[in-house]
Amino acid sequence: MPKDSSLEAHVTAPRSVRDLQKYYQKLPVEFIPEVTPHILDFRNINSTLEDKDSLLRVTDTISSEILATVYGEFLGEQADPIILEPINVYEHTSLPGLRILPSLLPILVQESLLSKLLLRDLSNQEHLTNVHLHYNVTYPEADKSFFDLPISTTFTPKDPDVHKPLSVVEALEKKLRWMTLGGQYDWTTKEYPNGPPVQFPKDLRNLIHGLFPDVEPEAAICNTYSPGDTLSPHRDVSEEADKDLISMSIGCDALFLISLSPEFQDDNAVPPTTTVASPKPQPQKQNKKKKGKEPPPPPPPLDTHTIIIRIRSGDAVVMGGQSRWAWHGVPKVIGETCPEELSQWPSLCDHKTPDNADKIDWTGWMKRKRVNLNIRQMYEPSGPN
Ligand SMILES: O=C(O)CCC(=O)C(=O)O
Ligand SMILES: [Fe+2]
Repeated sequence: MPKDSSLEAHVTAPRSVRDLQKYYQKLPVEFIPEVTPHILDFRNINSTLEDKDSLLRVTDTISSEILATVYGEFLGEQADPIILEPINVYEHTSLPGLRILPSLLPILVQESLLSKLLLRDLSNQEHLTNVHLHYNVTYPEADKSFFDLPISTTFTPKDPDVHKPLSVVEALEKKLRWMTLGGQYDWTTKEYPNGPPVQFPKDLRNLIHGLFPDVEPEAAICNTYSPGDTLSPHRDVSEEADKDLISMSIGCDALFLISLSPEFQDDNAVPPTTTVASPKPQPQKQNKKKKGKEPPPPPPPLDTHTIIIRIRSGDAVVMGGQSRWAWHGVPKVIGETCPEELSQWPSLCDHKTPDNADKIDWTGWMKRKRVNLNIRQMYEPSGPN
């Protein structure tokens, strides 16, 4: 679906999308079950799929052979071959071109991807982060990561009148929100800089291209979230190529809101009798008071081009076709949902001994985090215009 000239990077989302974002951002986690009929949750879709009027369909699969080859190469020869079930690709009538691949990445791949991103790529000085905007970042020595830096490490502010020095604990625990790989996207100008992009990490390129051969990964944003963090509704419109945008998530669950831009709404694409965008609504439970908290008001209605998906660790979302330019955001990250197998990460770090008493024990950092890798192709194969 070619990019429309009306797709401006600085335009704000429509009111309806902002209202939904605000509602789910404010919704206390304990009330999520009460609004479940509005949320597409792939752990509860079996009855939906059996329904002939369902808006959700399996439209494709990735074969076990492809998965085994791609993951085998990514994990290296030392890994035992992994036996894998084919992965279903789901599409939803309300958002043509959106593909959802629940549990695409096995835990071993998720763990290895985390380590490559956060222990290796974060230490590469070519990969900028939001922390670089305001601080002079102190780097670990070669082959070490930020998780190895001594507890006394601080980053000095670029403008001491505006920011205080930032400790490495504050930086990794809370402040770090994104890192850019490949083409270094500038969040202020919302542009990719001119000139040759930074080389995209080869093993990550092969993983992504192996699973999604139509896309040549040239740039990625690695987002890190803690519960309470959000990503406001936006469209990713800075790329010249209209290739699919691929998003992979690891760690805590999140609610992901996606709504087709009005320019791309073709009402013939949705059966005219359909008014519900998500799984069939079930009888709404009476909102009981929980732990003294006031029950929330009912959620704003979803129009026929908007869905909210509960994204879990290992899931991938691919925005292609008309959905490539859809409004999307993350109103909520749900704490205490990180898979047990990842919750100790980065347990690889050396443990405290009398010789490294200044070292921080980061075991369990991941338990409190969601990491999202958002991959883009910037240019058509002919290169930049
Ligand atoms: O975290 C997510 O699921 C979405 C991230 C995103 O939309 C972006 O980086 O542009
Ligand atoms: Fe995005």
